[in-house]
Amino acid sequence: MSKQAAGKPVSGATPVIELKDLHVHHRTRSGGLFKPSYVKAVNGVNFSISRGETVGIVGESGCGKSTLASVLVGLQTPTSGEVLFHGKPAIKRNAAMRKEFGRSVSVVFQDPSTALNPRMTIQDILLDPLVIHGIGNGASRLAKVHELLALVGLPQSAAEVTPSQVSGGQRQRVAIARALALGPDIMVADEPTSALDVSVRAQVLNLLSDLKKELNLGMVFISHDIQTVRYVSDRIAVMYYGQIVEEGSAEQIFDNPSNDYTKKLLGAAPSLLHL
Ligand SMILES: Nc1ncnc2c1ncn2[C@@H]1O[C@H](COP(=O)(O)OP(=O)(O)OP(=O)(O)O)[C@@H](O)[C@H]1O
Repeated sequence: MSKQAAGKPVSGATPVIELKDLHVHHRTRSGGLFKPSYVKAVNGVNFSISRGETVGIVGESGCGKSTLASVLVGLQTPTSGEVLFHGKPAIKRNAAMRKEFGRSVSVVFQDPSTALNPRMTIQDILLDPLVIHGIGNGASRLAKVHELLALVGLPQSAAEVTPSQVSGGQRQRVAIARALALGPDIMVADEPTSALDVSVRAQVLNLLSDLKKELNLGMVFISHDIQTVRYVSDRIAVMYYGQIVEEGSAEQIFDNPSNDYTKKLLGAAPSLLHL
């Protein structure tokens, strides 16, 4: 893959989401009432994601990856900068755009144990987004649940049980199925394998990789582990103290890194998936 200019999509199509000169400052507790202090969690980031590509965001703890992810999925309003959704300004979106944004952009969090309601059956968890978005009716929704379970490699019998009755890897598959329920254009996966047992990490990564190809999904894959990021990503953005310090194809980042921090991450990288 050829070298990418920062923030440019692989395909050349209008990105689903584009961030321009994005800043997110969190207020900290250390500042007083009259002299507030802020941490610049995201500090001038340009980024884009299109259908069909996987962009990995890598950097050590505290560099701003999750804050960036929160903006991408609409959970965090930036301090300044632009968020474009299919080329249109999206920060102050109206109700129709909010609904379409919610359908188009989905998220998978690190820990499926906290991300899934423990009192609901897996069937109800997967029905939930369909009901909220008013998609289909009773029979077609149930058919969709069965389709989603098959898509993520879960047995149909999983529908009847609660998340605590399946394994950690299977729980993350449920979270992925829920994230696919509305047919998103983009899935943001924030450390999706970090909370899982080492033995199932590769399976979940392979699933994400297969789904991306099968559904032509755009995926933002966030991890502190550059080897894990390489495993699934076409393009990699390296984050350091709130900024993207290097971005390029996975090959370029691994074979010819130009930034000292990228080199340090590569030098410190453990073997693939810590296996
Ligand atoms: N709600 C918040 N209020 C105050 N500071 C915050 C808040 N959220 C994040 N931060 C700070 O912003 C910086 C970036 O945090 P963020 O969670 O985005 O980084 P990260 O790379 O995802 O790290 P980790 O992998 O540990 O979650 C950190 O210094 C963090 O302490």
